[in-house]
Amino acid sequence: MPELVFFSGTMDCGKSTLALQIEHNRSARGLQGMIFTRDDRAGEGKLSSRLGLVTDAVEVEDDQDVYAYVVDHLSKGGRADYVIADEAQFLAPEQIDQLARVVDDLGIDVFAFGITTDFRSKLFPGSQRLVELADRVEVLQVEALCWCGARATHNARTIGGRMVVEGAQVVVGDVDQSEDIGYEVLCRRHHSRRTTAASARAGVLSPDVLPVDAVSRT
Ligand SMILES: Nc1ncnc2c1ncn2[C@@H]1O[C@H](COP(=O)(O)OP(=O)(O)O)[C@@H](O)[C@H]1O
Ligand SMILES: Cc1cn([C@H]2C[C@H](O)[C@@H](COP(=O)(O)O)O2)c(=O)[nH]c1=O
Repeated sequence: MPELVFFSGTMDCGKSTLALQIEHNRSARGLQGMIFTRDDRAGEGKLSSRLGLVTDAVEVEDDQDVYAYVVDHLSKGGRADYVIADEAQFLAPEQIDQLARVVDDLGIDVFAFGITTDFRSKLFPGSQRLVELADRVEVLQVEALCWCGARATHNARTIGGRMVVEGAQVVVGDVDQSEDIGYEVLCRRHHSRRTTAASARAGVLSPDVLPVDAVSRT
């Protein structure tokens, strides 16, 4: 049975790498995929991984009907044995419904990749719709880690290394503290305490950054 699968995780946990591996393994066996993306850091019409691999992709525009795009491609004699949609958190809920239609009406597997929550730990609308519709939600196996060593489950937006909680939901960027606006993956405790690696280093006297057993002794 064809499926809509949502591969989800924090930033920097290997989603795009897995998307490229799925593409590689299928195309190596003669299958032809259709790859969608939106606002990849590498630029328009690109699907890129931090491991250095990149491939061309169809850049999804506002209000674009991705179901109609696939049907149009097929009706012109093109092939689409599977569909990959990276940065799926940036797609509109209607576009996720259209991807589900690709599975149900065209019988094509759709593999969607994206972060579930934004820097405020609120669901992206596209990710919410994927959680609602996907046949399976797969959490990536490679754990991104918080600075404290715990599994990172949340995405923080940083300015100069400090976590911020105000701003637009969508700001394309990287987990790179050399940028003015950047991102950092954190465990829930440090996300809720707004303790990034930089603020932990700067605030050694803050109770927020003491180890749990030290806190319990105070
Ligand atoms: N220099 C490196 N050596 C080995 N692995 C790396 C290196 N740089 C990045 N990675 C791996 O790539 C992952 C990020 O992959 P990517 O597909 O770009 O993530 P995502 O799409 O989830 O943001 C990191 O979690 C790490 O496992
Ligand atoms: C948390 C968060 C992230 N973004 C942006 C930043 C990146 O451009 C992408 C995530 O890409 P990745 O391949 O998963 O690293 O999303 C955003 O716009 N808003 C946010 O709150």
